Amino acid sequence: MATRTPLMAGNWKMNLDHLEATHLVQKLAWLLRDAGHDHTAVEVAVLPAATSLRSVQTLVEADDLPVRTGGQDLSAHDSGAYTGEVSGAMLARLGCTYACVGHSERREHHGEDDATVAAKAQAAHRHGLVPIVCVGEPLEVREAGDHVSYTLAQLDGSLAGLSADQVAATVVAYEPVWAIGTGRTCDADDAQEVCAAIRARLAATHGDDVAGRVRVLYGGSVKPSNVAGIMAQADIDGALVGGASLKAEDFAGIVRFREHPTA
Ligand SMILES: O=C[C@H](O)COP(=O)(O)O
Repeated sequence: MATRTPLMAGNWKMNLDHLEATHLVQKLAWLLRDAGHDHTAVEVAVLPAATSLRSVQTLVEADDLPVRTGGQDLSAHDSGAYTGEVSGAMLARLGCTYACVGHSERREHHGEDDATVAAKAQAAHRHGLVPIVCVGEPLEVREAGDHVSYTLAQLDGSLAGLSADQVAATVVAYEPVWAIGTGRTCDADDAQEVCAAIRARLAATHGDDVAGRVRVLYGGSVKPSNVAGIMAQADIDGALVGGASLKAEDFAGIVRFREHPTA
């Protein structure tokens, strides 16, 4: 069975200017170092706003901080007349490892459909970035009991056109929309149900080896007090964290999930 290194990714969304962002990443790194954090055991990444990426990356490189960086989005195009967009090449040039694509806030507020998300995931791979592909159902779908089929359809559409090797090198984030920023966490068992279904679908479409290598994250109101139960699930390999990643102590507590009781 593949060994998957847990990934804790902090999505800072449209928060923090570049000075605040550098302060936060520095504080996070100090807290993790003080705690003797082994970054090979749990990988840590932050996704700052595009305006902060350069400053954060410069600090990470200069101080050799145990934190990787990524964009919150990227263009499906490589360059050209696409005002306001940031290309994969630009993110790669900044030293980013990751690019989040298909976050529900992009899907909702910017009309991104699965085809757009797939094009962005392809663009990420073209530039050597690891896409964090977000999927997950809104509340009415969950209440109707259709959350698994809905999420798997999003998964299929969002990974369309990727080779098996590219899928294996993709991170999938299951984020039930109703749990994002609401304080309403999906029960660990319920999150596991969908994450297991995601892995089973990847096995069916790309084989057991690929499915065993893909890291599947859970996202939605993750905090230090609930992370251990989430991480105890067999098919959950990390978390995509919003609000709690804006506080260095909380995000460091999430990274150190093994120190918390699971119940
Ligand atoms: O990208 C992160 C998710 O949207 C989760 O956000 P949250 O932790 O604030 O619920």
